[in-house]
Amino acid sequence: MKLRGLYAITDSQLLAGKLLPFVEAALDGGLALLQYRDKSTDDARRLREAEALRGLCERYKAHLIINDDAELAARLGVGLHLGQTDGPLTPARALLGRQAIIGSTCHSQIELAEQAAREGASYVAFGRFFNSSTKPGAPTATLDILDQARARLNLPICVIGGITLENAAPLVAHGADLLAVVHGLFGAESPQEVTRRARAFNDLLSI
Ligand SMILES: Cc1ncc(COP(=O)(O)OP(=O)(O)O)c(N)n1
Ligand SMILES: Cc1ncsc1CCOP(=O)(O)O
Ligand SMILES: [Mg+2]
Repeated sequence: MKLRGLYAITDSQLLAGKLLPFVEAALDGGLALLQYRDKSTDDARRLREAEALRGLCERYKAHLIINDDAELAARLGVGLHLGQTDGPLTPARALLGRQAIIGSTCHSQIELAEQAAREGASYVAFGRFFNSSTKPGAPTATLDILDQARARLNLPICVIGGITLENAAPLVAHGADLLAVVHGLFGAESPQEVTRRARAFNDLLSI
């Protein structure tokens, strides 16, 4: 499976009261991956929302990824994204199976990416590249990590952190396959604008 395209990530505050219409608008514009990212402990709501998102993703032939929570990903039979403090990759791979998409946060460290590759990651994620209102304290990354990753790894490269239509082109030029975006996509005023932005992100990737 070739992982390349727009990778939309949900945010519970930004999408409060409009999660499904805004996600559907993004899917309409074209998503490779959708990540359900909800840092709350409301397990019942998380299950309900993730199930609804799985249904939408099936309709639009996109892959759903659950942030942080391997058990929820296993329960739904979908993918998983793990950060460096979210538990080890090897048991998650054993739990979810060989076909599951599992991503790993590697900040700006090629050693973390090489370890993730050895442990069976499906993609490696670097960032943040720009100021992010969603996660302002995330460690920073610069374009040279993408050059290193291209030279040393044979895995899809995901970039994240403050990405917008205005600043994404250099990331693509340096080898990014997946543009992971929260605010630059879902910060739009209307579902129509979300769809327009999603299409424009995909245009950037199809050069
Ligand atoms: C695609 C993608 N890349 C990086 C992250 C960040 O993961 P993590 O460092 O575990 O931080 P949280 O998102 O859990 O706050 C991500 N979620 N997705
Ligand atoms: C989860 C995460 N990890 C690093 S930056 C970030 C937030 C991405 O959101 P935005 O696209 O709004 O900066
Ligand atoms: Mg995490």
